[in-house]
Amino acid sequence: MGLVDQLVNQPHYTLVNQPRENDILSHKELFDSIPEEYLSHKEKYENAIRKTVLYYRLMQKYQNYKEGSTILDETRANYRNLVSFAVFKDYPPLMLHNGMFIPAIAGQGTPEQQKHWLKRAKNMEILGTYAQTELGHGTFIRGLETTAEYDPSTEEFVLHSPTLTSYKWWPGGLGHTVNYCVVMAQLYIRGRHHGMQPFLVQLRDEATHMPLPGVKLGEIGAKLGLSTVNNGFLAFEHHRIPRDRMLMKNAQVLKDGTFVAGPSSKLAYGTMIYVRVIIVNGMANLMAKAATIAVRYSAVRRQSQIKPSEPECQILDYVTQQHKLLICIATSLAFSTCARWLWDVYTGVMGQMESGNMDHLPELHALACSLKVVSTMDVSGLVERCRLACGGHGFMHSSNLPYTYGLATAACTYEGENTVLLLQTARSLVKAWQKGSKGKPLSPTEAYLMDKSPVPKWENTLDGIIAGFRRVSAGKVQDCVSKIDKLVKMGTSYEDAWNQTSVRLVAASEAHSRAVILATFRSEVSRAAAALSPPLSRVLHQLVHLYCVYWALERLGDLLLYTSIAERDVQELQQQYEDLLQKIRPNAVGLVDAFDLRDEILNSTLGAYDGRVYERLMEEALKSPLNAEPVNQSFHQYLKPFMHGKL
Ligand SMILES: CCCCCCCC/C=C\CCCC(=O)SCCNC(=O)CCNC(=O)[C@H](O)C(C)(C)COP(=O)(O)OP(=O)(O)OC[C@H]1O[C@@H](n2cnc3c(N)ncnc32)[C@H](O)[C@@H]1OP(=O)(O)O
Ligand SMILES: Cc1cc2nc3c(=O)[nH]c(=O)nc-3n(C[C@H](O)[C@H](O)[C@H](O)COP(=O)(O)OP(=O)(O)OC[C@H]3O[C@@H](n4cnc5c(N)ncnc54)[C@H](O)[C@@H]3O)c2cc1C
Repeated sequence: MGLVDQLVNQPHYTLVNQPRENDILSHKELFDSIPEEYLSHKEKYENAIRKTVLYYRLMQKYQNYKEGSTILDETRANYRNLVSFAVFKDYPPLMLHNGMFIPAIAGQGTPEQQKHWLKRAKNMEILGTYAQTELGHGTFIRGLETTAEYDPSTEEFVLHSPTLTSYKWWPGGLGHTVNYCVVMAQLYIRGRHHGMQPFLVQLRDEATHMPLPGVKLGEIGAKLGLSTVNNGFLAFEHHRIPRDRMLMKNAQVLKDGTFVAGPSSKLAYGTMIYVRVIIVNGMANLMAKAATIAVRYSAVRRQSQIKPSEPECQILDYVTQQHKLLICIATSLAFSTCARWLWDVYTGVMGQMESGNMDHLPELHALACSLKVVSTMDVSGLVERCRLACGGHGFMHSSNLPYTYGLATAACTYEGENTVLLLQTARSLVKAWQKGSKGKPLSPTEAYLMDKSPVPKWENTLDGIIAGFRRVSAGKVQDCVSKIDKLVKMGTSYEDAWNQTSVRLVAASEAHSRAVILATFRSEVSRAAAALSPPLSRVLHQLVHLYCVYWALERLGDLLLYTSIAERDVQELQQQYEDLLQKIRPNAVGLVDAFDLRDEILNSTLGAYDGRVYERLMEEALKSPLNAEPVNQSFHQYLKPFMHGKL
């Protein structure tokens, strides 16, 4: 969904909070009578499954979400994720079914495998997840221990978990929900290793749901968030599956055990790229949700006086509050814009790869890693900032900000831990630097690294700031390359030199990501704004401006090191920033209303459209099971004897 849609006219919703007939959210049975935070771990899961079943049936009804619909349709996936916020404060147990199981079959299966399995999966006749991480290895997937040994005599693979550390650990829905999964395992044929490959494995009996012989399953236990996702563990004891259960779009194993390698061993990592790409949009949604809650609350909440003679003001009138929150609105727009752009890059590269051209895969991988990292890192920080900006009430689960933080911070770890992914992008930047230094052409998003022109005079404009960030990134990459070269010349191995430079590499990678995000946000908004009314276009440009100036001020140290910015420029930037806060303030509530997130989706006492914050807080407090009786039995059992000295 494009920026314009995001702001003014989303086809899926009527404008904020006008319930519709025949709307999925009109089904009251989807909602909880007791807020889920009061349920036990087991009750939470069972309740989530009850709602899941209803929810997916309704999605099929309202969206024709069935065979024929494509899971890789970004708009549809976005809609599903947003509506699911209304039903599940945490994510649903089948999140991985749509998020990774189906994409893995679509991306890794042959046309025949897709025809058979995608049909069953999309109709939800089978339920699946994606099992890659093990107890002992998450990041270093070449170190995975689960084996799949081909037996040509029976034309089967034998799946085995040789150690405790080889247990699959984490997959969403694996505990008690799914009956199939895509398992990533090390392929062996006649003792020879052929890398990590994807296998479609049945785990449970389709009728009884009992684990199949040779399959050990369970749930991994309580977590910081995502409590209803049912993350699980899995081990195999020489479990046999037919040959046609290896997903063979890329590498293949023939009946006689001949291994046919795919065009690149990295194609087995393709599902991860897909998820990293869609996470960016997911983060924009979480940011929109938190910003809407915090901005609306800040318009309702009055606390203290700016001048002694005046009534208590809306806390949104404090410039410090605007500083905390307006960047959140801009950030959501920045990431939804970059997500849209990245999606187009992704589909373009996938299209090229279908016709055998893999040239742009490394650039896509580097971009997906860096945008996944910066979106999850910034949004988790800013969601927490929204929570703090709501004072004490933000600490309540009923605000929905703690849950939202859990969803955001989980994404800093899953689908590639953030530091590790920044180092992947750094690897690409260092290679680009080395390539560029030899006069070879670079990919479009890295070409600026080779700008050898003298450092220009600093300009406090959008172009100036973006150019400044590129200078910072190029300067940091150059520093890294110099340090690595120096260490290697002193006799250090390249790998040790890399490790010794890795703090700088991570910083260079982040600087590059920021340069890409700022430039993309700026150019995509300029493109979209041409079709908008002048007032809307003006507000959008103010948000882009705010975003760029905010990050320039956040990264002043870097700009001072690598550009010609001077003290006077910094003072002017600070003034620009404060002026922008003042200009955007009157539109703050209108801007979050334009995210068009209905009350059910916000699921928050603080963020509802009608502003009845205090009434909702009291209504929710009264739902606490402790308020069901005036005296709790523990008084008689413990407190009374204690106070009377009898205990
Ligand atoms: C907000 C809601 C949105 C919706 C969410 C949807 C639902 C899903 C939600 C949650 C589910 C979470 C599920 C998971 O977490 S699944 C498990 C994910 N696991 C990981 O991501 C593991 C991370 N590790 C890796 O990716 C890799 O192991 C590695 C860190 C990249 C290292 O791999 P390896 O050691 O093999 O590679 P090298 O470092 O040696 O690099 C070799 C070359 O390969 C290139 N490379 C690496 N990865 C890829 C790739 N994916 N595609 C293309 N190329 C890749 C790398 O750049 C090197 O290239 P070079 O040319 O330099 O040699
Ligand atoms: C909520 C959640 C849901 C998940 N869902 C799934 C799922 O559905 N399916 C699935 O297969 N997996 C899933 N995972 C697992 C997830 O993908 C891994 O946790 C993730 O890839 C990180 O791996 P790890 O836990 O082994 O961390 P580690 O790699 O052990 O990281 C620990 C620390 O070591 C550092 N580190 C590790 N390697 C390097 C390196 N090379 N260089 C520098 N530093 C390094 C990291 O930066 C980090 O600070 C999920 C995880 C979470 C939290």
